[in-house]
Amino acid sequence: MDERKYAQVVVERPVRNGGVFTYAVPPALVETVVPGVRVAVPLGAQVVTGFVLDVSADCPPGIKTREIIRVLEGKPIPAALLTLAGWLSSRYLCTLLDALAAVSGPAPKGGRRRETEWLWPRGDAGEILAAIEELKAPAQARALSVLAAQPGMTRQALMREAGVSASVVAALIRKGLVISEKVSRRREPYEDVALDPTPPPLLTPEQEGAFSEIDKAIAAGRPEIFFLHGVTGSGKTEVYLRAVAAALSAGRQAIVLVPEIALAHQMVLQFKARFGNQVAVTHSALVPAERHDAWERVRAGEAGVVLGARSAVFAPTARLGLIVVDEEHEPAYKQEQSPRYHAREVALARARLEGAVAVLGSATPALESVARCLSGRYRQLRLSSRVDGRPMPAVRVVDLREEFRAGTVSLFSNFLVARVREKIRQREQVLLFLNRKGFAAFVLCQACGHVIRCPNCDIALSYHRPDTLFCHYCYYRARYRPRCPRCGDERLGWFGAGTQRVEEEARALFPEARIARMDAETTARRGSHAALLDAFKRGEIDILIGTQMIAKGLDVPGVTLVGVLNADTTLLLPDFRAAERTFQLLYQVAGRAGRGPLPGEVVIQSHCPEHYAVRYSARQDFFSFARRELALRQRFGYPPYAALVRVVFSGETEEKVVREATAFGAAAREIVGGEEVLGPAPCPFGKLKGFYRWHIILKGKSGRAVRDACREVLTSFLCRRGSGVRLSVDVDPVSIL
Ligand SMILES: Nc1ncnc2c1ncn2[C@@H]1O[C@H](COP(=O)(O)OP(=O)(O)OP(=O)(O)O)[C@@H](O)[C@H]1O
Ligand SMILES: [Zn+2]
Ligand SMILES: [Zn+2]
Repeated sequence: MDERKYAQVVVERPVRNGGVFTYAVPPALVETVVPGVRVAVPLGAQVVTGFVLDVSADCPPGIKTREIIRVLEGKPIPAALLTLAGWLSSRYLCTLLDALAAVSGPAPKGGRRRETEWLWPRGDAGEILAAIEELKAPAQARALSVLAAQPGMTRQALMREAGVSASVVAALIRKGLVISEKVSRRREPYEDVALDPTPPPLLTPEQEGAFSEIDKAIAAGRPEIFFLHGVTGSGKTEVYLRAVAAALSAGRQAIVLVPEIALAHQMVLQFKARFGNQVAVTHSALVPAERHDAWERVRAGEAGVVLGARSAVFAPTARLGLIVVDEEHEPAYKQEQSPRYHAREVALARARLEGAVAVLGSATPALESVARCLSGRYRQLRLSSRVDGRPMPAVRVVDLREEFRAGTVSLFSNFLVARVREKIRQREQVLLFLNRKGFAAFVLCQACGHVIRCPNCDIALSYHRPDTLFCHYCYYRARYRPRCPRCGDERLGWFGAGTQRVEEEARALFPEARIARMDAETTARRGSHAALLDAFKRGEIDILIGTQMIAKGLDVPGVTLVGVLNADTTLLLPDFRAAERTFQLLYQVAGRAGRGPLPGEVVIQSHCPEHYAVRYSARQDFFSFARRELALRQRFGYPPYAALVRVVFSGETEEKVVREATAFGAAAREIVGGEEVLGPAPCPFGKLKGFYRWHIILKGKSGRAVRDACREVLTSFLCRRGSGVRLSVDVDPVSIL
């Protein structure tokens, strides 16, 4: 009898049939070849690596098997995550290999542990000043004075800020005026934050009610899904903290997901203060080797809590008891490369596989989640009021059409200017929000707020030179005329402004205020987002101007006024979620006001004040918004009443891209029965990095139906060789750009 073992191996090489082969396990490797390990195997004339999926005594009949060569370094992928990879590949139509790569976590040798160099000026302030004066070379003097103002810069930062070459810095070090310090950043970035183990606050009755339900499920080991729907400032974080503590005391581990770890500064501090070194933060600043270390702490059970962005959902916890998904509606949970998974969906699949409790939280739930609450799949827990009975902010909408007619050219309406002045006089803080997720090619009438939409899809039409308007979903086309079809104004078309212009205008309007701007540029240059936030929280800044970065999560009690300069840009995105995104943003940003003892107020400037997304966000009325939006989704056949798969074709020659997309569309129309095929149409970002992009949208009644249909088309359709056209598949796309 053949005692040999055989392993199913997915090879790391794109192979047509999915790339799973059977290999014999040589006797010497019987102990180490287990499911989830990486191995080297022969393939044709080459040696390739792969993952072992399964080991058994079954030898496939009639096939001559070759032997596994060796087992590679690294811990095997845990069984639960292997199963999850299988789920990922069928749910997101990606290769098993891509799915395995996602769940396998950082490779042990993925780059060296970081060593960063810091530079310090030598001596006290007087000595440094004297040295600057004595230096003959102006470039050296400039570099030293820049460093004196910001000690601890890296060499690159200093060169950039002072505008000097590497030799200038080297000369300063040689002269002993600058000290170079190598810092090994093996440590976790949050390791040395001052831990202030404040005792947990007494829960409010609503928090208590929500927590006790979660607590019961954890104690009973009952894998329920909870949806914590709490208004802004209602204390959702405290409920997560208690739930995590409950999981830990039940001897289980917890994963807490946030949309972007860099924007979750305040939350990280709270978790560190409560759980100390039991928390592993998977920060985007970590190099792979550091992430690997964090993963090992989790695997070994040293870290009971993992806090991180979407990829933390694959943390190798051995005893998972709880997964929390904060701000579950955030599009950042969607991975935009293969596997194009949504971390919320993965979290739910994983919780189900491992018998863990899931808690999803938001003040503005995704419409998909609303539908699941209604169907009973999620158990809803409500926090309907703010902590300490603080009132929700009062919101006033300013009609920009009237300002336009009155000839206002400023980004600030007269009303907003007056409110900001008043707050500055009272020494309160102001947040100014610029909704920049704009899309240049939209068409809006500045006089009446009219937007031209596709009659089939209800999507804002895009303008294309010289005189075309078209729909990015179904490719409906119409002639563009500068004359507004509603009010007859001749100036149809409008383009947004940047944060810099807002800052300039604000400085001119409010000269006595201390103003700071927070966007990608300023947070890259002046150190960190966190430092700016801390300064704002300490009251060192009167007016903070920012984009989407400041809209969420911010908890600064001194803010009593939030001004939204342009409510509408997200409304004009060619996306069926445009209204939802706008509502969420406005509601969330309004929620930053009045989180302290003083009540908050909000001013929203809009060209379409009668739009339901603007109106309901101004009333902070989520349920009315959801009802209205769900009705529209049902009418036009969008999620949660239908499922979408988007297939993008890209290549350097537009003609070929269109040809392949058209051929795919034809194949899809033949194969799919009840499903709808939209397009091909140009993607809203029709050209990215020199690649032309067109897409086709498959629409179906259920996710399974549309995925099956797409899978079938994909097995019969291959882009022509030599066409140079790439095809990528996005199941449940969150953005159609
Ligand atoms: N039980 C409590 N007693 C006193 N203060 C509390 C309590 N729970 C939470 N807080 C405080 O209330 C504020 C708001 O809480 P938190 O930031 O968790 O709100 P949230 O529901 O997450 O809001 P958002 O959705 O706007 O981010 C925080 O400053 C928090 O420390
Ligand atoms: Zn008009
Ligand atoms: Zn259309």
